[in-house]
Amino acid sequence: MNVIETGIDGLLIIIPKVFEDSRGFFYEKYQLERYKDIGIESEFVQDNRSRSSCNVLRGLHFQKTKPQGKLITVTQGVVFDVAVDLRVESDTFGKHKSVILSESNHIQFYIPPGFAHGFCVLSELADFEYKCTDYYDPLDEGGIYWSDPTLNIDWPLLKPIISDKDSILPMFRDIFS
Ligand SMILES: Cc1cn([C@H]2C[C@H](O)[C@@H](COP(=O)(O)OP(=O)(O)O[C@H]3O[C@@H](C)C(=O)[C@@H](O)[C@H]3O)O2)c(=O)[nH]c1=O
Repeated sequence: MNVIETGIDGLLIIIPKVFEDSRGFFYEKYQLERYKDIGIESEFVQDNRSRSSCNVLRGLHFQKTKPQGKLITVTQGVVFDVAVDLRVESDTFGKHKSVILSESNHIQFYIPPGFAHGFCVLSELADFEYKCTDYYDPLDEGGIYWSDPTLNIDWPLLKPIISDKDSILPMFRDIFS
């Protein structure tokens, strides 16, 4: 397993050790001790899976008082995944990091609690799986509009398919001013 630091404290790109043979491949998607060793110490309490079609964009989402850390794996398709640092005391507050996650690169993204998160789908469809360090609470949901220019995210698409909920999210400065 290789771990790439992102320049944002705690935000990690993880490349699992993949064993390939004539049958296909195998890798450990999560292993408590090994992931603890790289700094992912929180307990995961919820596992989610979503499927999205090409051009779908979900995000940018966070929970206001019960922030969720997320360990993300894409098991089908290709996505452009983004995390925005919302930790006000952080040197990288407001900064983001993006990564391509796909069924063939097997890359995982660990987003610690305190980030907004979103992704868009670059393949015909994508299966998106993530472990969370806190429970989903619909009353605690927050979000930022995906193309907020303040964030300067270089999304690889112009007209994504988004939910009604995501289409009316506020701008970063409306939340943090
Ligand atoms: C996220 C979530 C949704 N739901 C329900 C609520 C709703 O009826 C339906 C779809 O919810 P959403 O539209 O919020 O799903 P989605 O847009 O996929 O939300 C997710 O987006 C990505 C970017 C994240 O980072 C996640 O934390 C989460 O916010 O599923 C749950 O029951 N549990 C959950 O944990």
